[in-house]
Formats: sequence, C-alpha cells, structure tokens
Amino acid sequence: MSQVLSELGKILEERKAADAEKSYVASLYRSGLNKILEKVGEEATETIIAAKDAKTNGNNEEVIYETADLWFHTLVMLSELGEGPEAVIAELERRFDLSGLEEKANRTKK
Ligand SMILES: N=c1c2ncn([C@@H]3O[C@H](COP(=O)(O)OP(=O)(O)OP(=O)(O)O)[C@@H](O)[C@H]3O)c2ncn1[C@@H]1O[C@H](COP(=O)(O)O)[C@@H](O)[C@H]1O
Repeated sequence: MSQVLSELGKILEERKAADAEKSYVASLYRSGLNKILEKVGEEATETIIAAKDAKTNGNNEEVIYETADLWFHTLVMLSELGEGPEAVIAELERRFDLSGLEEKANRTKK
C-alpha cells in the first residue's frame, strides 16, 4: 500500500484524540458523520467539474488537486466508521485478476 495512504490513515486515527480547535480532521469528527458526508459530496462535485474543465482546457492540475481532496475526505469518512485505507487497498487487490465485467456479475449474485 502507498506509504502516504498508510501514514495518513495513522494520522487520521490519532486525530480522534486531538483538539478540534487545532485540527481540521478533529473538527470533522466533532461535527459528525453527516458533515463528513457533506464534504465527500462537495468534493465529488468539485472533482467532476474539474474533470470537465480539464477536458476542455487540457490542464489536469485542478482535477488532481480536487481528487486529492476527495480521497482525503473519503478516508476521513472510513476512519469515522472504524476503517482504514488498508481495507480499500485489500479490496482493490482482491479484484486484481478479475475482469470488471466478471466482478460486476459476481456482485449481483450476492
Ligand atoms: N490531506 C489533508 C487535507 N486535504 C484537504 N484538507 C482540508 O480539507 C478542506 C477542504 O475543504 P474546502 O475546500 O471545502 O475548504 P473549506 O472551505 O475550508 O471547508 P468548509 O469550511 O466548507 O468545511 C480544507 O480545509 C483543507 O485544508 C486536508 N486537511 C488535512 N489533510 C491531512 O490530514 C492531516 C491532519 O490534518 P489536521 O487534522 O488539520 O492536523 C494533515 O497533516 C494532512 O496530512
């Protein structure tokens, strides 16, 4: 797993005990799951807009920035639910040798 994701997962866990006045992540935990989900929604929308703009202007800088915001907020969401980035990495690893179509067919069988 990416060292950055792993380290960030640890920091997010540590921030559960941090002062919400001094830490953005702690302030999100204090606000609760609905606020975190609102941020995930906001960042997803901003990412979509940035991707459309990138296609038009040929510059990917903004879409990379917004995608980082989106990934970050989804990691905070998972952390709030007691999960870390390793769980998502493990799920992606599980899918490695499966074609997307096969994986989708397996999903509907569940
Ligand atoms: N990777 C990030 C990261 N990415 C984005 N953000 C914050 O996410 C917010 C993005 O939301 P917006 O763009 O909507 O900004 P905003 O208008 O201030 O947000 P709202 O007031 O609307 O909630 C900004 O405040 C960014 O600073 C992040 N904040 C923290 N991290 C990581 O988390 C660690 C812990 O952060 P703290 O808890 O703040 O110490 C940091 O060391 C970083 O590694």
